[in-house]
Amino acid sequence: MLTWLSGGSAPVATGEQEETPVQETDAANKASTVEPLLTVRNVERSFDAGSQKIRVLKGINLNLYPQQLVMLRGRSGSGKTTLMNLMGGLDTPTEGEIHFKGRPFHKWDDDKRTEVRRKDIGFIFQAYALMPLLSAYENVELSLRMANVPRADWKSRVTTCLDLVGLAKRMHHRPFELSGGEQQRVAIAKAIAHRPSLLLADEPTAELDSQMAAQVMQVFKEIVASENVTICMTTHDPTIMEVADHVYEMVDGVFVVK
Ligand SMILES: Nc1ncnc2c1ncn2[C@@H]1O[C@H](COP(=O)(O)OP(=O)(O)OP(=O)(O)O)[C@@H](O)[C@H]1O
Repeated sequence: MLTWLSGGSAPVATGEQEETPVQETDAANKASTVEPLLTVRNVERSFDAGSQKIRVLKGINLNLYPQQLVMLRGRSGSGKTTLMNLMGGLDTPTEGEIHFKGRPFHKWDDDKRTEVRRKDIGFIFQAYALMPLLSAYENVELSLRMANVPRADWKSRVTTCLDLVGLAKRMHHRPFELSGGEQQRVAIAKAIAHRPSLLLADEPTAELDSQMAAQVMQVFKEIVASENVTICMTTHDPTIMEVADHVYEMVDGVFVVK
């Protein structure tokens, strides 16, 4: 077991309801002195399914602070991905407010949210998987193109990011020539290349064995420190949760304290 995995358990916290005191933790104490990067206030999300309305999120409150590693856990169907989509500006809530760096995502149209997303949010979602015909280098470079980063900066940034995830020597390999863990590390390099403040990762270790998952979590810990990024990820793996600054437990569209 790697040393970082043997640390104490991360606190499991409820959402920061206005009327409910936040569970005290070192991370929360530190965080209380700085502005949140993202706030979710009384958020609800319902979907129409024929004549029925499915209420998926039922009043979510959460703060993400700079340089935190935050995890969402919950059974399949509890609403984790729905919440991640809202936090990343891919969707808007039915009720409630979401502010990212003070910007009211809940009021903004898709074009405005897309602009922020391209520049300041990174995703490691299934839908944002690697391009199979492009090398690791080209995959990371693509994200800089998309974010309109000046071409002159591409080479050094791509190299830095692949180096950060330990794949500098494999940068010219295409995804099928890399292991699952290596592919996921390329996906991380791609997601952080444009220097986002927030990285959202939906089950980033689900397809990996425990050693590869540990490598990915090691990279996450390093980039939270060195890249000034906040990571919010979903996971079912209790071993991985031990390294979180904060764990939110979701049951049927609300946060609960375990
Ligand atoms: N666009 C949609 N239309 C209708 N129902 C939806 C839609 N998106 C999500 N849902 C429903 O919302 C519920 C929560 O889905 P969600 O994907 O957020 O769960 P999850 O906790 O991420 O699950 P998993 O761990 O399996 O990924 C599910 O019952 C799902 O069917």
